[in-house]
Amino acid sequence: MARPKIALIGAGQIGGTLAHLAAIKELGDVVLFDIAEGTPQGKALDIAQSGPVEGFDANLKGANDYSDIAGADVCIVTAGVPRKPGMSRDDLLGINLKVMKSVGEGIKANAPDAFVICITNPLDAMVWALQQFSGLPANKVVGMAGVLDSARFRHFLSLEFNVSMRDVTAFVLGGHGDTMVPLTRYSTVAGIPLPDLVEMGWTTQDKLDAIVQRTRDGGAEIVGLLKTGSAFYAPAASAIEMAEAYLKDQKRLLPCAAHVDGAFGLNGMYVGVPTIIGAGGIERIVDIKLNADEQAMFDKSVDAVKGLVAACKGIDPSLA
Ligand SMILES: NC(=O)C1=CN([C@@H]2O[C@H](COP(=O)(O)OP(=O)(O)OC[C@H]3O[C@@H](n4cnc5c(N)ncnc54)[C@H](O)[C@@H]3O)[C@@H](O)[C@H]2O)C=CC1
Ligand SMILES: O=C([O-])CC(=O)C(=O)O
Repeated sequence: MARPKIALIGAGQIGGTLAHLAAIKELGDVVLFDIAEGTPQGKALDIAQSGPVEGFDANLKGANDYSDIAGADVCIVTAGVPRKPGMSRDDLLGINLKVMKSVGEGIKANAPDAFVICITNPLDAMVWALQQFSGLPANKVVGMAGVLDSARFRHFLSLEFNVSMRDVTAFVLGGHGDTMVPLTRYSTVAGIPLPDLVEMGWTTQDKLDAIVQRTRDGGAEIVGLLKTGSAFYAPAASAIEMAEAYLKDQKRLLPCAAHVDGAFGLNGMYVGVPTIIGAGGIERIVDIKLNADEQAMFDKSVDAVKGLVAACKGIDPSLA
């Protein structure tokens, strides 16, 4: 059986890391696409030359023409611009919306059957626009954010409790911005919910609140340290987890920016919710019960995403 084809649209920091991970995990053959000439070709060649050392079987190709992504099984989109210190993700909306238009048209013409994972920021609005521009079914177009935000939450919690990250589960829902919703009640250490751990005296509510805030600020913390761009290792690992769930029909339950129509009382919009990813793409949205506080935070985040979508429609009338 032929190997799956993975097209990476954008061969920058995340794109290159995605290519490396996809090859090492032998998820398939990789095409790195970018408008910058030489960058995707150089990264593809460099990673291919690590193959004999790593011992993986995967072909890697760099491309500047969309015809090279033809028939891709998975497209992961990082094309666009990252933020710099002092900027919010939302400041990228105008410039990255134009990029989503050309990427959406390229995917529509060349890889209409692909499972598409958008990473470009501001995430929830960009994945919505990408679905509109590409015209692909909504269950096949999804945004990566919740896996990353939950991984950050898990990392900070493992430091606080001094336990393995493997024993920490976490759920961060809502939009991928300052209003994201880390759900402490649905986050656990070895199955024990965080509020119970506070009651048990293993941590304090103040410390937990600080970890929640650090999670919300997780992207900005790294932007502040790197100064020239944003996080790329953990974002790439997170998107690879989603791609693998699709390619191997794993039925993983992962928080993703999915098209929600009915669940959570929402009426056809993209936002971070728990999903099941398998061979059918987004196979299910898991409509968990939120308490009044959680619902209020979720509603605020939904409103923020709606504002960004309205701004997209204002910029590009074809979206209205
Ligand atoms: N959803 C999430 O959780 C995260 C999202 N991001 C976002 O991901 C995006 C990419 O980040 P990086 O890889 O660090 O940026 P980067 O600047 O290293 O790479 C972006 C690449 O896109 C290319 N590009 C620009 N316009 C293009 C077009 N029209 N077609 C094809 N390629 C094009 C550029 O040449 C560049 O190589 C940014 O918008 C960033 O904010 C970053 C981290 C996490
Ligand atoms: O913070 C940024 O600009 C990049 C991003 O979305 C993240 O790392 O969560």
